[in-house]
Amino acid sequence: MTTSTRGAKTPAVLVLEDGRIFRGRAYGAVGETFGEAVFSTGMTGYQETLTDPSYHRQVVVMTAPHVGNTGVNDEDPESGQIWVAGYVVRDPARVPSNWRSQRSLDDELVQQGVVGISGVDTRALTRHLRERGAMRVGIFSGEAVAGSIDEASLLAKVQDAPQMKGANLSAEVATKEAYVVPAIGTKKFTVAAVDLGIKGMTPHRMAERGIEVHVLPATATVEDIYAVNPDGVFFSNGPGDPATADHPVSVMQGVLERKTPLFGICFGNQILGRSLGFGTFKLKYGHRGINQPVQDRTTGKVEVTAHNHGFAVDAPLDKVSETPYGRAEVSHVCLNDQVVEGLRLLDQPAFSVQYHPEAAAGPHDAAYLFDRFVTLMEAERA
Ligand SMILES: NC(=O)CC[C@H](N)C(=O)O
Repeated sequence: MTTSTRGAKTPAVLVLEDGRIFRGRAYGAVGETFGEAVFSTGMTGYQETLTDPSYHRQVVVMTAPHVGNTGVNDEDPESGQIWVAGYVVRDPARVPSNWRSQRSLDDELVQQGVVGISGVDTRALTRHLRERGAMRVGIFSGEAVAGSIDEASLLAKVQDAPQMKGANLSAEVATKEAYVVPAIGTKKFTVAAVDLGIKGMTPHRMAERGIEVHVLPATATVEDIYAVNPDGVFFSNGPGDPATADHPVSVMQGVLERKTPLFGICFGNQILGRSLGFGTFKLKYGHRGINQPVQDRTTGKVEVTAHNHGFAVDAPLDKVSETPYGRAEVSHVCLNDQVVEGLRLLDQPAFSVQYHPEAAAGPHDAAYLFDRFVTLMEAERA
């Protein structure tokens, strides 16, 4: 149950699974919530972050100290709802100010029942997560935590919450029904896009390039994909642990067998990794934000990119690998920590990136990847 907090200085408490506690004030809805505590370094784009389905079951800590300044509008969401399980900010805007603003972020969180906390030393919290790693967290607000709190019982609830490792979540966020995003201008190609938690900007970036996108549910089969007669197949971003994504892996293998041009983003990159026989693993605290440096090893160029991933592919950086679908190599790498940020096959038209060329929010340096997908489809047609 959640109720509004506005105007009131409703107390709130954030409890990490290792016992560390931060006190603050309720922000958004009042109540309790649980998830994996992760931090995002984006200084703008909070609407896109909140509505990214890949954040399902995660409590997002904003490192930017001022959140909510530009309010909320109906144009920027990446999906039909806020997906984060909870929201942690330092200093929320008292008065949103932007020509596009339609209402305050506080109101939006209340309206969607999203429990948050403000007044938290988010720098200390982020440093803690960097040192100890992403972990489960609970936010508790309202009268229950107004006076002296029973820390042990709150901690027990946090430790009872489900872990992100082993979580299979795509079906909880993906569309149940297939739908079509029409090409903008002349239609050149048809793409079947498997929705594992797709962001709205992704089909839009394809539509801008003359692609008609058939977005299919996460449960789509190889037959469903080929029923739309696609020139290319796309696998989207999405929440959860890629080690659980056995169905999309077997479907992608069916696509690789047919050598159809293939592109994957984020979860889609991890699924390509698994389809090729590589493992995936959980990063200590992940990459989330819109300022991450990645090198495209095929050109040597460095791009500043948007990230949201807690897992990564375990593939060798320094050699070409033999896979059941021909030779594969790591095409992109994160310059902060050498994590695999992209894969490509050398003997058939398939590639993927771990980060977000759709750039919502974020810099547009990686937009060329959608053009590469188009080039692969053009080559196949020629
Ligand atoms: N944005 C995504 O697709 C995230 C993929 C996966 N859930 C991860 O955290 O790594």
